[in-house]
Amino acid sequence: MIELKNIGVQFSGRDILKDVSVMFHPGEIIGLVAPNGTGKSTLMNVIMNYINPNNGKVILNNTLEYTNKKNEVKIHQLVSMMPDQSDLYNQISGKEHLKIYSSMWSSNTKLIDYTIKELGMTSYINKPTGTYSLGMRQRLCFAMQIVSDTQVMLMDEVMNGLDPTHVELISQILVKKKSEGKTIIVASHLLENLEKYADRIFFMKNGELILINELSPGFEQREITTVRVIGMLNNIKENFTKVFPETNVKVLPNDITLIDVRGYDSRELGHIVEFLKENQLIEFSVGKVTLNDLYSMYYQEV
Ligand SMILES: Nc1ncnc2c1ncn2[C@@H]1O[C@H](COP(=O)(O)OP(=O)(O)OP(=O)(O)O)[C@@H](O)[C@H]1O
Repeated sequence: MIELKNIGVQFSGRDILKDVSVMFHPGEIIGLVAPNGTGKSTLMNVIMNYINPNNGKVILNNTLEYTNKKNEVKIHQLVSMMPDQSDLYNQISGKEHLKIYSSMWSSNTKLIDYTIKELGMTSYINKPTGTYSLGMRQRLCFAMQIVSDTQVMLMDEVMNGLDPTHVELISQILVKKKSEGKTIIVASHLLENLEKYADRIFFMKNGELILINELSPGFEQREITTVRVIGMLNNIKENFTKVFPETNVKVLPNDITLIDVRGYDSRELGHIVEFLKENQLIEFSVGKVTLNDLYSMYYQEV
């Protein structure tokens, strides 16, 4: 378990993290979402002690803190940050990288071959990394963290440059690692993907972490809460509110209209669908608000 207690970070007098207190537990995937330059990497750097916070502390497993070098070494055996592609050595092979990581963390060496296979890297893993494509390098970086096998794993933009098949593959591995009891913290802009596997997602704004379940109660539950309509013109919206005066409607900047149908039965839902059909609106879905919608609402971006 990892706890952030009253973490504050200021750069040039600006609050990047403001009194952040939060706990991350074993067996959960945490999603961090925010526009560029908000503070996701800063938060991870604080967890790694690469940045000294102006206030607050990081506590691992209730007792360990970054109070001296010896503790830092102990914490870094338990908490790792996914390497960056610029950390790779072009002259040596992917397999050498994996061996180095495995020995640095004294993890089970069987994980090396297992991970190579699992990530489909067999055909190129013995070649120098300088010959790898962007996606191959990214898979290697991910594999390096997987073989280090730490209790807590921090991943900044893990899906960077991956094709859809590998995004799916890595998502599945994340879920598997979670079921082994790992704490995985992922900063990502791939919202549709993140939504599929993250247990808790936080938006960051003005130095604060906001659990999205608090912005949108019921977000993490699987029930019908919303009808999402694409391209609903203003006159139709006005007409809709006349026909359904009790129904809450929210218009997002990205041309999506959200109709709140929490607690509606099938008959009431049917009336709404009927209305949409009569108005030639065919691009709609009945389900729940998406992470993209919430992002759009929260950050007011198109
Ligand atoms: N060492 C530093 N010194 C001064 N300012 C910094 C430093 N590190 C980060 N910042 C600033 O802090 C803010 C947050 O940066 P951070 O890298 O944490 O954002 P991010 O949310 O990870 O962005 P991205 O999505 O682009 O990766 C930015 O405005 C950045 O310029």
